[in-house]
Amino acid sequence: MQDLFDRISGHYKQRLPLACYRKPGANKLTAVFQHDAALHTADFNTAGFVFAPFDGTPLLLPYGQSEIHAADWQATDSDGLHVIETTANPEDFERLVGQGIAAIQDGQFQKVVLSRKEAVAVPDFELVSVFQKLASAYLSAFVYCFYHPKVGLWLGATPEKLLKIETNKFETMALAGTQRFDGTEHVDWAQKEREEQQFVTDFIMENLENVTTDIAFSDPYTYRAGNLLHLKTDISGTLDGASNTGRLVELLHPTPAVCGLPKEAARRFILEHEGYDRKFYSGYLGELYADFYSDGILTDLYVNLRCMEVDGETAYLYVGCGITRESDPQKEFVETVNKSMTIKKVL
Ligand SMILES: C=C(O[C@@H]1C=C(C(=O)O)C=C[C@H]1O)C(=O)O
Repeated sequence: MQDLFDRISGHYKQRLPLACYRKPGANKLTAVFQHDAALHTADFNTAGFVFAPFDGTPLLLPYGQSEIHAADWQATDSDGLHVIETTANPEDFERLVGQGIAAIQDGQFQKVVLSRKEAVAVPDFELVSVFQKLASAYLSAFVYCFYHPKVGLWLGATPEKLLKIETNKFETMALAGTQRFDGTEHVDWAQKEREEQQFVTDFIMENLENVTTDIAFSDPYTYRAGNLLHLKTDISGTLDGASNTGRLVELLHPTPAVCGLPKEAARRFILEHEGYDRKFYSGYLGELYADFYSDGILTDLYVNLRCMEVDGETAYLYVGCGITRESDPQKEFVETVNKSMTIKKVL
């Protein structure tokens, strides 16, 4: 494990592109070290580690131009971690949420996911140490760090799978609705959260209907992600012969878990009103056509949530929440503060 960490530090110091990740529940780390500093885009024909923004062209560290390393991984003690205070001012975000609710009442869309960015000073930031803390604190998340000299440094611990494809079988999930974890997963969900999550399930089912030969889904259930609980529906099925990975990603991303419904109207509202660039927050990332662990070819992609961008001595945390007709701007701000704790715990 230490060899891999040294390699990450060395590659990062040389300002060369890299990705390192630990899959949910796994005791193994995988790292992709690109040989040179070229910026590649993903065309969905080439295998590699994909890193896609919310809006724009996905990037790729092509496996053919990288070295892949794997190492056994063990968690370190994460009990002593304490969360730093929030300094964010609620006013701007609450105003934005108010605008979102007004647009819903005006019939422009049914749901929109609105977000904000919060700066935290990290004078002593150390990449490997923060990555190891993140991986240890969130065993059931997809934990990653990604660096490209032309893009910057990103880290995250996301609870949300976008898409897994193994030969012609796929898995995805509808994840939405949030409350704080207070010692029990046996909690009640209000109608607002149930509806917000149902929007996501319905969207996925409708979009995949025409590209799958069978599709199954679970009942929504409570799912813990660190200090938070969400509502989750597991969705899986078989792809028809004519469908391909690129088409499926295009159908799913961005789901109403990070954008809204209908997708296009919500996307436009976000781009026009949020007032900042989400960059890679609420984009997706992961393995595209990896064949280094199984006999088959595996695509395993996650939504980039509970993440930060590190620029020098500042970490920018990105957090958002789903807005529906019943939303209360003050409660939504508190929800973003709760979500920011995931990352604040390791800084
Ligand atoms: C948008 C985020 O999370 C998403 C929004 C949720 C919600 O609105 O309740 C819950 C889980 C995620 O799908 C985020 O973490 O920034």
